[in-house]
Amino acid sequence: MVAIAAFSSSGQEKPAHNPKLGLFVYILASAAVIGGFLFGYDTSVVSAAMLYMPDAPGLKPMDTVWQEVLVSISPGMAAVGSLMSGTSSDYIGRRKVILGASAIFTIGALVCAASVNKIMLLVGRVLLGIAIGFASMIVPVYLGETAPTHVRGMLVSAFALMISFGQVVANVTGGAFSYIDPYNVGWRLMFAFAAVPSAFQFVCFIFLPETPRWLYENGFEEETREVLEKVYNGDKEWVEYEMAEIIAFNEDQQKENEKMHASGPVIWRILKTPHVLKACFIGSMLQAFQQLAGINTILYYTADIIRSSGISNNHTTIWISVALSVCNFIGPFIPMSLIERVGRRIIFLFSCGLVVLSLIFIGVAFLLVNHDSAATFPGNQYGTNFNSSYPDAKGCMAYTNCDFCVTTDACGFCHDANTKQGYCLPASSDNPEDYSSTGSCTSVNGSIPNNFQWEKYYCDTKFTILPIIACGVYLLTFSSGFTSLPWVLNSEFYPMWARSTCVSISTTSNWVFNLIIALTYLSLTQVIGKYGAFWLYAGLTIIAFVFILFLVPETKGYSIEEVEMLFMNKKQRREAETRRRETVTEVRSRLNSTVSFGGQLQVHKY
Ligand SMILES: O[C@H]1[C@H](O)[C@@H](O)[C@H](O)[C@@H](O)[C@H]1O
Repeated sequence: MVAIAAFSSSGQEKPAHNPKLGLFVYILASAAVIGGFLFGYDTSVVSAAMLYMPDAPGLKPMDTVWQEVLVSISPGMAAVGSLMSGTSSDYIGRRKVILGASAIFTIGALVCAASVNKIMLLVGRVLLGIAIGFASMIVPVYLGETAPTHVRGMLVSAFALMISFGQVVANVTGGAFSYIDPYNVGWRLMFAFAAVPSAFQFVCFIFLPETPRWLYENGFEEETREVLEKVYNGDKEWVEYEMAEIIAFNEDQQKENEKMHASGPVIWRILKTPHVLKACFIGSMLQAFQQLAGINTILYYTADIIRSSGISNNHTTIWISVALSVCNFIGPFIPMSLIERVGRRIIFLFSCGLVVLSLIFIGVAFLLVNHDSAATFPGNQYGTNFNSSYPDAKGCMAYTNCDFCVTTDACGFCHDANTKQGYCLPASSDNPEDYSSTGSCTSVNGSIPNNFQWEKYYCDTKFTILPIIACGVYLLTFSSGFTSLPWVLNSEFYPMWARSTCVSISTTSNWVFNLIIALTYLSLTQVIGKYGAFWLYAGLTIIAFVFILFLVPETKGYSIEEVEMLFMNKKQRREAETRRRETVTEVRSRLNSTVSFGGQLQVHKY
């Protein structure tokens, strides 16, 4: 970990008091974090909608490939959206990208809600994905560039809190709308609901300003000052200080560009600037580690985990999901309230350590379920009504217990209602939830003969409820730091010229790893078991802990212009400080400024 003495780019003393914030900052931040809400809502609501869409008129038949495409297309497009939004936010500004995102969110929600066939639904999900990608990249940048230093971490944490809130609300609306003719109307209402906050955000951002940093960088000096006046609630000392920081930093960057003969794409410059490259690598790894800790397997597969504890009613499943997502929502209040007092690193390390423990706990819970689940009969006892030439029959028969059996999509467990032991049989292709395709649980005139019982998802064990409890604990620990810190740190790590590109790279890393984990989870559980999958995530999170411990600097208290220095080595830092000092002198003389009241730099317009 590196630590540097506090200094400022402008060489000017920071005002000793914290600025008193006015309503404006809170309105601005509240409007911006709606982007987090929409991110959380639109990634989650599809799980509840998916319980009904496959049987909805107009969308039938919807096979599993269609279902998987409709679910994963949005995270996939989010990766594309976040990559695209970096460059565009440099050209057109941060505010316009937020406006674009909220417009696309609104259109996407309405297209999904009005879908008359699968293609239209797919188009709607693509639009939502692009908007999610835009929002996930731009909102932290917008807040990072606009928020006063002493509340910056808190406001970006509020973005993460709103992601979790969006996920809770998606579950609640999913539950509520599932009572209103769910196959015809309910699932449409679930999508349509999100059009309201997105339209509201659009209207707000018609009136809200661009970030002061982007304005100055693009030659709008007067407007920069106006925005700072509003953000700092007219506190002259702070406005002048921030203005001087922005000017000096900007000048310093220009000098540096000239020295490096910097031209061409920003990405090229990032590759040639070691400390920025290092920051971008660390930022992207933090986002990757967040996903490698398995958060979205728990969130996306909540319904499966609940079902595997024997709950088969859709409504009950949705309401238990609500309870779990509330655990995910409580945690982010911790970083939000403590981040400016105890700093980023402690919260991050604390949460990361607890996540390792809870992942181990989930693994243990699944292992206990596995060991306590009934054994299967040996292959030679499968009886004469079993035909091993049926598709998947041999594969299912190879499983040694109920848990391994029901974890595989193609198989189910068939047992005598009075004894625990049973057969692992291939599920019927027409009616997988009720019958096997061959063997003792085949349908005979619409029922299963001889007191046999068919379980597609569930094994009766002493520990069946334990994974649900373990998931609740995991969500609490994850959301008390891991949810927020990658977003907060990425909004702070980079200098202005590289910020949007680096944030867009790190956000894309988040989405790409999100997809990798989501798409590999089921196969992973089949190869190493559910417990193996969670222990693997625990192992990766231990690596994350060490990574944070040694490579992530504390950014609390530094202005956004100062943070990049934390990634420099001593020599680079000394050079940068000297250069900045020279710049300050130049800026001062050019601005014809003098140190006036209270040692404060007066900046005149030029
Ligand atoms: O920070 C968020 C949050 O933790 C969400 O719950 C999760 O779905 C996202 O993937 C993650 O980036």
